[in-house]
Amino acid sequence: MSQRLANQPLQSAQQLWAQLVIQAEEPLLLLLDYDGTLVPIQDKPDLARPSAPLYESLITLSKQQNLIIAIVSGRDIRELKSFLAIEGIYYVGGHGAEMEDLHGNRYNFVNQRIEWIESLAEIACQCIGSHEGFLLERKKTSFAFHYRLACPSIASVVLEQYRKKIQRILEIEKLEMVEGKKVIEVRPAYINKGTAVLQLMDRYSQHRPLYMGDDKTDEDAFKAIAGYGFTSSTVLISENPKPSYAFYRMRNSQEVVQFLQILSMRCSDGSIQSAVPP
Ligand SMILES: O=P(O)(O)OC[C@H]1O[C@H](O[C@H]2O[C@H](CO)[C@@H](O)[C@H](O)[C@H]2O)[C@H](O)[C@@H](O)[C@@H]1O
Repeated sequence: MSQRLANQPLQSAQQLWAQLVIQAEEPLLLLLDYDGTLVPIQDKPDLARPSAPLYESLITLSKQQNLIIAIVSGRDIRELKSFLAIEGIYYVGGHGAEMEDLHGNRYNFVNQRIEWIESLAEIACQCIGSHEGFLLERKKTSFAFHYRLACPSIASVVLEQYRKKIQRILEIEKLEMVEGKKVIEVRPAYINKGTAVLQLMDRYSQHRPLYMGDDKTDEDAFKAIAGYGFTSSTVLISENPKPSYAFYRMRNSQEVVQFLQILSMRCSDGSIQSAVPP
């Protein structure tokens, strides 16, 4: 399976809804990435807070019987829930390293020692020196080196050094480096969003998945879902077409929230029942 310059553009959230209604014969497993999908990208990770319409529509949707929601993020669940705490939905954190189910039970899929996070942080600090605009994020089982606010020419030199210096640790500790939106993330190589969504698809095998995501780490999920046979169940969030395993494309998180609002309105007026029967 290969990536394609893709993504059938959807003209609007209405259009995705229309596609769903036409295709839907099963209940829905709605898999949603957080940063860049549910909320727009911000200068700093702390600033990416959910909007009121997003919160309201997710709360409505979380109460629907024929709909399972999972937020699938590179952030830790604890942090994600400090932004967006909703009962009755799944949380997948750390790019798939941890999961919280509908009843609040937590599962961890990384049992190895993670001293390497501190080693990577030390190397990052050495490379940064006195330069400004860099930000280190130590998570439970992954490490993010952010450079969104750094001067681009300085960032390219600093990051080049960092990539070289961490190679040995990546090999010894069996880690994977993923280049995301103005961030270099490192996580255990066997953990990714694809493995997490496969678990959920197995658990909800009667449900049709719909995954929305905007970044490199979401490609693992797009690929896993397509490999499972749901070739048109994926939406890339991107202003412009780009190589992706996703089938559809929406432009931004505003359109995603509009789609969720439409879905929650249909749930409230009962029409979701005919679109997505039990
Ligand atoms: O899987 P996601 O939910 O999309 O999380 C991916 C990473 O998102 C965050 O970083 C990104 O968003 C920040 C806030 O908009 C932005 O400042 C940064 O440049 C982006 O890379 C988060 O900080 C990471 O931990 C997540 O892994």
